[in-house]
Amino acid sequence: MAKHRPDRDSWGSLSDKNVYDWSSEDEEPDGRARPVQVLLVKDDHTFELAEAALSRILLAEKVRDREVVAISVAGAFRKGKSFLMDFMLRYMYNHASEDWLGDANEPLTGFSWRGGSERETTGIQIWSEVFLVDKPDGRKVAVLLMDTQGTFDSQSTLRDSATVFALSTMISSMQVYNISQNIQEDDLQHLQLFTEYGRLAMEETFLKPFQSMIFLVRDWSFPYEFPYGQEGGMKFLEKRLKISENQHEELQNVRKHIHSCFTNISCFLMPHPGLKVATNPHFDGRLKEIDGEFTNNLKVLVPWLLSPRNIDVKEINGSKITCRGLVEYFKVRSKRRCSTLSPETAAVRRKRKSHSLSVVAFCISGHNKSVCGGDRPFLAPSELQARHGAIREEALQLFRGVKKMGGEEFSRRYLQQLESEVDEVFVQYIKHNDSKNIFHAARTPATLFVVIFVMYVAAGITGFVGVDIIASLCNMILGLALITLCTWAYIRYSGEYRELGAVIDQVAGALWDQVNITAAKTKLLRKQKIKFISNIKG
Ligand SMILES: Nc1nc2c(ncn2[C@@H]2O[C@H](COP(=O)(O)OP(=O)(O)OP(=O)(O)O)[C@@H](O)[C@H]2O)c(=O)[nH]1
Ligand SMILES: [Mg+2]
Repeated sequence: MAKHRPDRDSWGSLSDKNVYDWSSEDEEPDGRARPVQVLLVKDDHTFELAEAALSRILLAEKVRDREVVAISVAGAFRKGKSFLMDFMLRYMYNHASEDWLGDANEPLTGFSWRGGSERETTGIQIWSEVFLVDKPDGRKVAVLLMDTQGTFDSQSTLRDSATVFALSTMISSMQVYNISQNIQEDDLQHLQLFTEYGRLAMEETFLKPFQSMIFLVRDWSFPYEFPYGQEGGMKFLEKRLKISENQHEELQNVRKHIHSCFTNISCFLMPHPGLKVATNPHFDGRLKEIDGEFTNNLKVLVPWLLSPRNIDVKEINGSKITCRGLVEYFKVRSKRRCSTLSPETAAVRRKRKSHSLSVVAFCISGHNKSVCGGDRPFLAPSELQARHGAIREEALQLFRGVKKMGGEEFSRRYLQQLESEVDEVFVQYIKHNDSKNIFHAARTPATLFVVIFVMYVAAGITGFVGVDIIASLCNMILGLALITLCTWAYIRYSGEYRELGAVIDQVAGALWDQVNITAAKTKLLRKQKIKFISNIKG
């Protein structure tokens, strides 16, 4: 058992409470290893990184230039995370011996754990002693153990939970996701949400953003379906994370997301530790009170996680990092996390909206600068179409290049929405471009003049041949067209009654188009007629 660790009281927590509050500013009271709070969650739900404490542990001379393995346990509160961590500590201290679990009467000490319904661990704590381990290839690596605040306790907001989970996932090279009894869909959804926030805060990389994710199912009660341990766990996990065609899209997305986030995903099924562990308020962690089945599996689980050949060195963008690197990384991550993390849907929506606006804005500025926006002269419609195509592609490329929220499926839908927004911009620019066409601008008065002229001639001819009714009708239309023309001219001059002006433009435009279509049809018919006659002749 650890030589330097303090004794526990009957609850199994550290008997010296000052130890728990130890921070960098205080001198380490007695040189004994202990949990150190490195991320504090304050009463106003803000976070603070205890930089000095972190530096003191990770920049100690014997470890600072060693590659680091960071192992963290995260998951819902009151599910035995710290309890498990303390067995990991035991293994690290006693791993040389076969019987690392130690004496059956020895209380469990280390990270603070206890029974009861209220949360115990807050923020992120690390063990003050960093262990040096020889990997099978001869490298000596530093192993850091991290305990985290449980998610969804009654005093934390969703943001608090997401911050701690996301941060511990980013910092660690091996994240143990501690789950009770079964892997439920909400466990997967929470993992998706938290890792999504972690992923968004990270630099763009082609590699998967996180390393190892170990689903640890506690109190597994169906060993007859999937046996305890890693093999049963892997089969069970495979079943839970399977993606199939007939699955609902939402279920598929969660699974795809999880697969896309972690380099290694594994699972271990742990039996229930027995009623004394779960319900006896005086239980202090001694092995003799824990069910044999649990300790047997513990003997498999902990070496499986921590044996020198199984531990993964922390990598950032594919490069292994040292304790020194991890301190810097922790600082950067926690600053970003603490200031920007906010899993509320409204914030996500705001982010999407602003992103969408920036893509549309890019499109608009592209048009203004080089196509037909602002004072730029009229552009041939075919040329406008081609230039818009290029700008559209560039703008959408901008979207594709930026990290998106909600996974692939969501991004695809969002892209479609964005495409239609960009196309709307195009329609506006077609109108804007058309308005610069002098002939287009003169379309309404030209149409009205033609109507007036035609009616004048028709009225003259019909009056001359004596069809007075038709002549009067033509005169009436002529008068109406004249009034419309004057009204239109007034509206254009004064800028008043613009709605009426738009109606006049619309009617004149429809008439113009009708005449054009009729003319085009007539032309086509004539062409077909000529072709037909030449075919007959031929
Ligand atoms: N049912 C059950 N109880 C366990 C197990 N392991 C530990 N416990 C008990 O769960 C209680 C809480 O243990 P902790 O280790 O403090 O739990 P935690 O998840 O760290 O809790 P927070 O720090 O509040 O998030 C203690 O009474 C333990 O005895 C387990 O595998 N199953
Ligand atoms: Mg705890």
